[in-house]
Amino acid sequence: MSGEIEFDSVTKHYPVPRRARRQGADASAGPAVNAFSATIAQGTTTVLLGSSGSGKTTLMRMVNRMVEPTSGRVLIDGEDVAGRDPVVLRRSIGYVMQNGGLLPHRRVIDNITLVPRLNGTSRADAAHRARELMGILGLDLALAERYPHELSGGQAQRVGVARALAADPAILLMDEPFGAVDPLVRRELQAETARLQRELGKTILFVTHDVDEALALGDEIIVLREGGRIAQRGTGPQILHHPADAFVERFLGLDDHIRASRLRETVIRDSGAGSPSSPAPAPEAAEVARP
Ligand SMILES: Nc1ncnc2c1ncn2[C@@H]1O[C@H](COP(=O)(O)OP(=O)(O)OP(=O)(O)O)[C@@H](O)[C@H]1O
Repeated sequence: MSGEIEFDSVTKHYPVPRRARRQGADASAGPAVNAFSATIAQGTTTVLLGSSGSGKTTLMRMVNRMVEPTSGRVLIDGEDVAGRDPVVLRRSIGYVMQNGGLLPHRRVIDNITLVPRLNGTSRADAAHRARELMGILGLDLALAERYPHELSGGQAQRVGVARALAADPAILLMDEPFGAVDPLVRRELQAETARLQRELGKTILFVTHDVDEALALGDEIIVLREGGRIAQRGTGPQILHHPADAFVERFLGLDDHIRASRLRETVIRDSGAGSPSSPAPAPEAAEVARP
């Protein structure tokens, strides 16, 4: 698997439970995602940026078949995921959740080695790789024997990332992975994610509603409106300098002129772009826009 993801006009209607309908819910309410199409290039970080309920998680979970589209297709390297065994597919794709998603009754080392072991990797090889990943993610090896509740929020998120990387997937799905940690640790984790991506060249699909995080990480950003409709797609500098409309401008906070010039100056300075119309920056240039 090399890791290109293609969303081909995917739509998702969640069923409205009968009880909710009886209580007045609108059964004809719009879909969670409506005819979304986008190709996510292999080896890049693409951020789905949108407010709560815009369909980000729904889109992400279509990639590993945790959500099935009502219509449309998701293809990985040209192959429709609908034809793949969901369990095998999920084990081949890294997935990092907001709370780390660690198994509470398993030690850190067992959490990280879980998927490689299920895939048939020997205990010794899996443990060796797990320790390597802990090192890469700046986790003290002594933590390997601890249980998740004995970790700080930042450590648990790092373990979550290590676990997602353990089976060496080409694709990493990251769903608001740093939402629950404090701003300082969050920025450290963002910088580490950017570094990892440069070193390992994974295709990362990253969900957030945090504009600064999107600018810090995304080679490309897809700004979503309600119903998973694309408001704008582009690099951070492109979106900052040429917001498509008033919705994008407001969502990014560009109607606040002080914030707008801070964001633009930081992105230009750190990308070395020099002018608003300069071409897209190198991926590392996006590591910059800090609050
Ligand atoms: N299992 C479900 N059953 C019914 N409706 C759902 C389900 N999951 C999501 N939805 C609805 O679909 C819409 C999109 O939800 P989704 O979780 O994809 O949005 P999101 O952008 O990830 O939001 P958040 O940032 O709050 O996580 C919302 O209106 C939500 O209520």
